Amino acid sequence: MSRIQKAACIGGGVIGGAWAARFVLAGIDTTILDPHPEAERIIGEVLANAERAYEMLTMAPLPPKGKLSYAASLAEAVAGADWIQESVPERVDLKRGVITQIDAAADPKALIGSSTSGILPTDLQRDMKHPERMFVAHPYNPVYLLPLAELVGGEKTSRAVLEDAKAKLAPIGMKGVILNKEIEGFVGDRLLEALWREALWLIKDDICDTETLDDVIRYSFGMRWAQMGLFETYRIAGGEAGMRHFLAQFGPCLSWPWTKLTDVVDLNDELVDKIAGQSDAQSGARGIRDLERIRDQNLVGIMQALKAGDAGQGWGSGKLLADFEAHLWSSAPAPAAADVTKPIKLADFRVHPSWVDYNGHMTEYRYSQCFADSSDALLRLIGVDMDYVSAGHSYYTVENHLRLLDECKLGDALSVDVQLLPSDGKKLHSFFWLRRASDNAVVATCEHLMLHVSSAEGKTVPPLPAILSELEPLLAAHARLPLPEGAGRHVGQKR
Ligand SMILES: NC(=O)C1=CN([C@@H]2O[C@H](COP(=O)(O)OP(=O)(O)OC[C@H]3O[C@@H](n4cnc5c(N)ncnc54)[C@H](O)[C@@H]3O)[C@@H](O)[C@H]2O)C=CC1
Ligand SMILES: C[N+](C)(C)CC(=O)CC(=O)[O-]
Repeated sequence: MSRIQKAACIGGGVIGGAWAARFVLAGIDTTILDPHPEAERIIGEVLANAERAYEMLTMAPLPPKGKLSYAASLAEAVAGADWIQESVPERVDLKRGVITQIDAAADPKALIGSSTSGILPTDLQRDMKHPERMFVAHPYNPVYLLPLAELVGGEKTSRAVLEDAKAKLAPIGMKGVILNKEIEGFVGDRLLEALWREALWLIKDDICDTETLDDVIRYSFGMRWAQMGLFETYRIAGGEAGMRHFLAQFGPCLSWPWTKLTDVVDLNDELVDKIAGQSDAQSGARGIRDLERIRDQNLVGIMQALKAGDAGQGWGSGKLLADFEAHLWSSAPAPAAADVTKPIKLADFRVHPSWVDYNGHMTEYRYSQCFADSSDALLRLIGVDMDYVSAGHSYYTVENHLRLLDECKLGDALSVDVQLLPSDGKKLHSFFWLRRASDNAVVATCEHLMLHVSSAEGKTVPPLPAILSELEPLLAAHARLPLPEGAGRHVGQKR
C-alpha cells in the first residue's frame, strides 16, 4: 500500500494544524512552518482536541504518534517530506509564491497538495518546475475527523499523481475523490456557497436569525446529508416512482422565486454587525475550543452510528471508518506471545464523554461494548481475522452473562482479561474480567459462549485446522487454572 513517509505542513492555522494532527495521529512524522508567533500553542491545542476525538472514535490500535516538529525555514520544513500540504491564507499571489518555493526546495518527486477552498490548480502551478506533482487536496474542517479531500488536478497535473494521492490518503483514514475537471470552488464549496448566499439573504431580510437558520439545518436536511447526500435522498423523496417523479414534481419550482442565488448580498458593516451579534447571542457563551470539542464528539457519534449502518456493513463515512479500523488492526504489530499460564490481557479502553450517562457513570451498553470488542480481540488471537471471515467462517455469540460490579467514571482507564473455559468442537466458552487500571478492581465480568459457523451455509461447523492449532494449546493451559469466581452463575433472585 502506498503510504506517506514524512509530511510537511506549510501554514498551520485552522486547516494546516488539523492536517498536521491527521498526519501525526496516523504515525507520520510531520514538520510545520508557520510564522505566527503563537503557532506552537495553537497547533498544540488543536492536536489535543484531535487526540481526544480519536480516543472516542476508535478502539482499534492507532500507530505510535508521528513526531511533530517546527521548522524555521521552508527548506527545512520540506526536507525529506514526500507529502507537502500548503494551507496558507486564501490569496492566489501568496499561495502561488509559496508553492513555487516549495517546488524549488522539495524532492522533485514529493507530492504537493494545496488546501485552497476554490482557486484553480492551474493558477497555482503556473511557475513551478515540476508542476505535474501539484494538485488541490481540498479538505473539510476538522481535517482530522472529516475524511474527505477533493483531489483536483490542473492543466499540468499528472493523472497518476492524483491516483497516488488518493492511494496515500486511504491509510490515514481519508477518502480522496478525484474530480474530472478543475472548476473554481470545486464541488463542495460550490454547494456550500449556494447555501451560504441564501443564508446571508435570509438574515439580511430578517426572515430569521442565525440560530433559527442553524436549527432548520440541524433538525432536518443536515441529518439526511450526513448519510445519503442529495441525490440519493431526493430519489427516496420521489416515492416509488423515484427520481423521475421527483424531477417532474419539483422541477417547475426551479423557475419559481425560490432562490436569490445569483444576487450577491452586500456584506456591509451593518450586515456584518448583525450576523456577528446574532452569532454571539447564539454561541458566544462557549469558547472556540469548547465548541470544537462538542462538534468533534457529535461527529464521532455520527460516524460510529453510520459504522453500524446497512445491517452492520457500514454506510458512507461509517463504512470508511470500518475500513480504516480494519487497516489499523492489520497494521498493528503482532502481540507478544501471551503467557498462557494465566488469564490473557486482550484490550485497553478509556471511558470517554459519550460513554457517560445521566448518572455520571459509564452507561450499561458500553460495558457490553468492552466485552464485545474483547471477544473480537480473542478471535484475532486464535487467527479468526477478516480474511478468515471473508472466506466464509466466523464465530457468533449465542449467550452471555454480564455482571456490573462497580461504577466507571469519565476518563477511567480499563482493561479486559480472558480465561478460556472448557470448550469443545464448535463451542468457545470464555470468562472475561473488566478491570479499572487505577486500583485493579474488577468492575464487571462476562461469561461468554460463541459457536463456530459457516456463514455461507448458515449453520454451525467445527473450526478449520488452522484455528484449532491456535486454540487447543490455549484451552489445555487454561484447563489447569481454577474456575473463575462467578463462572456458571445465573441471575439469582431470592424468592
Ligand atoms: N477554515 C476552513 O474552514 C477551511 C479552509 N480551507 C483553506 O485552507 C487554507 C488555510 O485556511 P485556514 O487554515 O482557515 O486559515 P488560517 O488563517 O487559520 O491559517 C493560515 C495560516 O497560514 C500562516 N501563514 C501565512 N503566511 C504563511 C507563509 N508564507 N508560510 C507559512 N505559513 C503562513 C498564518 O500564520 C496562519 O497560521 C486556505 O486556503 C483555505 O481556503 C480549506 C477548507 C476549510
Ligand atoms: C468556508 N470555506 C470555504 C473555507 C469552507 C471550506 O472550504 C470547506 C469546509 O470545511 O466547509
